[in-house]
Amino acid sequence: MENLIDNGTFISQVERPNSSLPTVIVIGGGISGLAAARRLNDASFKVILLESRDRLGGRIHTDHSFGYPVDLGASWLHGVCNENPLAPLIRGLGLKLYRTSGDNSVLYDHDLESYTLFDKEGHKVPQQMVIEVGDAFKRILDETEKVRDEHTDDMSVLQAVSIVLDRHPELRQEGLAYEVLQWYICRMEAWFAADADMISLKSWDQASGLFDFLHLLVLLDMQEQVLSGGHGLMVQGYDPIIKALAKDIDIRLNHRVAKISNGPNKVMVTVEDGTGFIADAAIITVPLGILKANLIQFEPKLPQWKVDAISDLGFGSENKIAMQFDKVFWPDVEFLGVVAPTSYACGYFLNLHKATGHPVLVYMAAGRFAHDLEKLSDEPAANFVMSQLKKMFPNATEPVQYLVTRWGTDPNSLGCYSYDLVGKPGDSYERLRAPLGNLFFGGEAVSMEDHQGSVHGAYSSGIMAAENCQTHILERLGYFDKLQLVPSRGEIHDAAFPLQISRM
Ligand SMILES: Cc1cc2nc3c(=O)[nH]c(=O)nc-3n(C[C@H](O)[C@H](O)[C@H](O)COP(=O)(O)OP(=O)(O)OC[C@H]3O[C@@H](n4cnc5c(N)ncnc54)[C@H](O)[C@@H]3O)c2cc1C
Repeated sequence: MENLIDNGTFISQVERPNSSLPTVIVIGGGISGLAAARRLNDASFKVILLESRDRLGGRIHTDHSFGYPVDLGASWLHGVCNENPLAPLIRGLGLKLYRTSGDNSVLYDHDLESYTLFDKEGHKVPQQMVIEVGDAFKRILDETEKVRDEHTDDMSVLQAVSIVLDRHPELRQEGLAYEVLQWYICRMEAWFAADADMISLKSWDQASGLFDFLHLLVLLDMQEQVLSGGHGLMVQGYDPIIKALAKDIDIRLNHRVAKISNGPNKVMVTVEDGTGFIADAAIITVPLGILKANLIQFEPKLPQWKVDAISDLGFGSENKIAMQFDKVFWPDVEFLGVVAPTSYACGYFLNLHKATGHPVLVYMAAGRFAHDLEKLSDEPAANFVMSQLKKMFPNATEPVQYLVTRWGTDPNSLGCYSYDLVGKPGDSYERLRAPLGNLFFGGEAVSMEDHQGSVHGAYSSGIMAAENCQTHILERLGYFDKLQLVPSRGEIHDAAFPLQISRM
């Protein structure tokens, strides 16, 4: 440790890893940062991971206060197949998945027969209507593709839907069926964590769109581009993966990064209390919300193209209210939904009892509604959810305990996941992902083409950033002449891993 003056700012202490090995600072202890740190650590780099919270996992947060695991952030694995980059880890740890749907489309991440919809008066919506409106919704989305082809200017998905309904009055729904259509739109909005009037028609199903809702839904014949295997809930929560990745990494919790100075040969990262860390390179995996809010100062300033990339993407909100009851009073289905005249007013509950055997319902809200829900304190939020539940089940008992998330205002996330804003260039993710000197960018918002917004996408982006960083450092420091490299592709538990980098 030493003291120094950095550009006029007093840095209280500087930690310079005492290492002859290449050194990397990873910023953010979510799945992306942990994947990057793990990869570099296993490749014999000296790694320090700085995390602002007092826990690891970021938007993966498995809570145990009910006495068993409940995921308050991510809970599904999308793409239950061997090609999923998380598959080796899940298999290696022996984690159980409860498959909610074998369908690869996002709309049907739960099989239709596994959920039950109610109207606001608590009457069950006939299942036949749910299926018919679902089919109509698919056709509407198909038709929006034609609208896009006809227009050079971008528009919102909602505008495109309204054009389609003008052209095809037979797809319009009336009365209760209209409310079911709104429910489908509500479910779709959850995938972008944003309302349909905010989502770009141009980009939403393009290669750089968030988890490719329409790739999955409409372009089902192009399934080779997306992971197959449907969707599964992580029965023990995502937490064991976080713990496994974090093993033996030098992790500093409660270290909120305030400044990153990118020098020609070194990077200096300064945390809130003034402590500085110096390394050969840094990998930044903080959520897009943090970058958007300029909570980290960059020295030199980020170039305009990077600033534009950050502002060209939206960062939406989704919140969960998990409720533990003393006994189950709801039907044995996976999903319980309330339909309404607007998607804003629709709602749904995940029945965790089905997957885990525990009497827990998780209410989920996305987009503007999620923002509005965050304005309520815990008790009114829980009361609101209970009022929804009581519409369906007038005899619902009060919860024993509940947990309320506020991902949108949490200073460590400031949102949930990213989406393409209307009218912005479609290459925002690529620009966001591009390295800057000794800085590398991972994280959910800069993940591989078709996996934004997912845990496995964030994991892949961390691995990618680590690989790019590794190559950069080794080339810059001339280590390629001195080191024997084993090819770096491969999963953590594959035979090819860990990388063997040995000095000659
Ligand atoms: C409610 C919700 C439900 C979701 N559901 C699913 C799902 O079912 N399936 C799925 O695949 N995906 C889901 N996701 C998305 C998934 O959780 C994310 O894509 C993924 O976890 C992001 O990982 P990450 O490492 O990129 O970011 P994060 O997990 O956000 O990690 C970034 C880390 O950076 C830290 N940090 C922030 N600022 C600083 C700073 N200044 N200094 C140091 N550290 C800092 C944060 O505390 C955080 O730990 C969901 C997300 C949410 C919020």
